[in-house]
Amino acid sequence: MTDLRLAPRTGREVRVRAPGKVNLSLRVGSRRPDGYHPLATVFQAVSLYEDVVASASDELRVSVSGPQADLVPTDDSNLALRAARALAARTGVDDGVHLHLHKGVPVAGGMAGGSADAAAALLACDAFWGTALPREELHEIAAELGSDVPFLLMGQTAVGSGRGDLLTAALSRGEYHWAFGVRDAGLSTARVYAEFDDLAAGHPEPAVDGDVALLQALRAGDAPAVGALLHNDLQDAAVELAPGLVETLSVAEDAGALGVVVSGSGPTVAALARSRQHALVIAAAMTAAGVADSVLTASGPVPGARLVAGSDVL
Ligand SMILES: C[C@](O)(CO)[C@H](O)COP(=O)(O)OP(=O)(O)OC[C@H]1O[C@@H](n2ccc(N)nc2=O)[C@H](O)[C@@H]1O
Ligand SMILES: Nc1ncnc2c1ncn2[C@@H]1O[C@H](COP(=O)(O)OP(=O)(O)OP(=O)(O)O)[C@@H](O)[C@H]1O
Repeated sequence: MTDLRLAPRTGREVRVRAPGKVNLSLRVGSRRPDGYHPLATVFQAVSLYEDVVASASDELRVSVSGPQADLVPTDDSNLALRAARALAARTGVDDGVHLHLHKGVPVAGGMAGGSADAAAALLACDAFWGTALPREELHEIAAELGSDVPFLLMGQTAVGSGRGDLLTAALSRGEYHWAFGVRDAGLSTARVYAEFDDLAAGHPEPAVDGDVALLQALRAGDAPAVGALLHNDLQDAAVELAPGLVETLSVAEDAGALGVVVSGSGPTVAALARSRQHALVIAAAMTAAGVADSVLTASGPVPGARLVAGSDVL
């Protein structure tokens, strides 16, 4: 499919770029009556991007490009379309829009690519339709669309609580370099949380101050300390569902990673490197050992969903 980022423009367009994320720490309490789990998490936005282009259409429709485009639904379940509908319902807009998604974040990989599309679509439609909602209202709609969506609007580094949607910005110094081991067969987030419930009943509520040391390390720009403090309560559940992850984690560790962790609900493995060059070395080690279907490198933290220069904003 054509990459619309490179295609000549034919009419008014709004372009938005939104990042993926890694949970540097993810602590999960026991399931609440509403079906969600209480979280204490530290998010970092990373430089793998979803690019969303909004252009004129009589209806609401979506198209997708990128290496895993065929895994993404283009019906009403698409998170970008759901975001457009939610914004239209809130503001009373009944115009159409065509949203083209170019996906750079692994699909169903635990890096919140769909959530990034939703965050980007909210900003893109808000600019395209000229609804100019205040940031807090966009955040409210984002939280209704999914627990991770508010963070992809915000970006950088943040502490998440509630079901992951209540955010406080965190200070972070320096640049963190990552290698990611990606698998073609994704994991369903709901399935991983269900496996988490099965593995250990009766978890204590996550301690809100559980990540004091990690937050200190981030403030100090101490990458080795951050690496040592990477943590994911969903990791055992993801490994149970995708046992090959054990090998991916150990190959990345043997390549000298400062820390390795399954990203969010998995199955992407995130390895923190000493430098950009070292991230390439870890990625090459994962490829050579055949423990990932593909590899990516990126750095963080980076901003949340942003309009790209040159957009035709109303
Ligand atoms: C694993 C993480 O990526 C970590 O940031 C998120 O917790 C997942 O966030 P998300 O993909 O936006 O998830 P949602 O779309 O809100 O929920 C999908 C499903 O995941 C489970 N879910 C999600 C968030 C949460 N705090 N507890 C849950 O149990 C629920 O079964 C829910 O039905
Ligand atoms: N715009 C979208 N992009 C990707 N997947 C989408 C989208 N809309 C709906 N989906 C569906 O959602 C599923 C999860 O996609 P996504 O890539 O967001 O997973 P994820 O990164 O594991 O999510 P998270 O980290 O937030 O738990 C996909 O398998 C797909 O069926």
